[in-house]
Amino acid sequence: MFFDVDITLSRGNRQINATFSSTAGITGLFGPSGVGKTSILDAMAGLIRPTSGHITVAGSKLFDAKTKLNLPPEARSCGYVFQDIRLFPHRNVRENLLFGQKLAPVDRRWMALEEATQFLGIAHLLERRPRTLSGGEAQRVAIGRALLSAPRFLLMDEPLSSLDPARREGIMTVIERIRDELHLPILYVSHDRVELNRLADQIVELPC
Ligand SMILES: Nc1ncnc2c1ncn2[C@@H]1O[C@H](COP(=O)(O)OP(=O)(O)OP(=O)(O)O)[C@@H](O)[C@H]1O
Repeated sequence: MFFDVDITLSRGNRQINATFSSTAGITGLFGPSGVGKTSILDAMAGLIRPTSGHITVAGSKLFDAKTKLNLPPEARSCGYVFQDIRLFPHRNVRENLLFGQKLAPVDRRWMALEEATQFLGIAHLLERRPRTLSGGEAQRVAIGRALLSAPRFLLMDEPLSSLDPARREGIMTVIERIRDELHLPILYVSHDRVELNRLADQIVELPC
């Protein structure tokens, strides 16, 4: 089992429940705006503490309310790709990528900078600042930063939403290659059913 999740979250005056288990390479989290998709990813990453339940990824418990286990984000080995990309604007592409790598202890790293840049087709961008990149290029760099942090799984929050259709296709292919060649389990959030039908091997529909 890659993901085994049963949690309740409190956000403002809203309560959000998520219960799912999945062995799929890409697990899609689907639901309308405001249903709690980002909050669930934040809880998986350790940025929000659920009020109850458990989170297990690939057999490792990350959170368990009963035993008061709550691993901090840096101990969860998860790579997070955000909807709004969030590269450091004052650092060039190489420095943004190396920031990801520095998050990982040396003995746990499984991808070198050169491998990541080749895999993502961004080797020619290393000296550029984020503001000079297209949306698709910037999202590739953000994915590279996540891969270099030596994750055991990836969280992707609407990674195509800021891209035009032509760039979307390129990033979808990258995501499929991460699943098929790197064998990293991905929890992938979208409110677009067509996108999820293409990418996800299992779709979890969140109740409104
Ligand atoms: N920091 C916060 N304080 C209070 N309420 C919050 C906070 N963050 C999110 N919420 C509320 O929690 C609910 C879930 O928000 P969340 O961003 O997880 O939804 P979402 O499904 O990802 O939405 P979208 O598709 O629009 O990104 C919403 O009602 C939102 O207003």
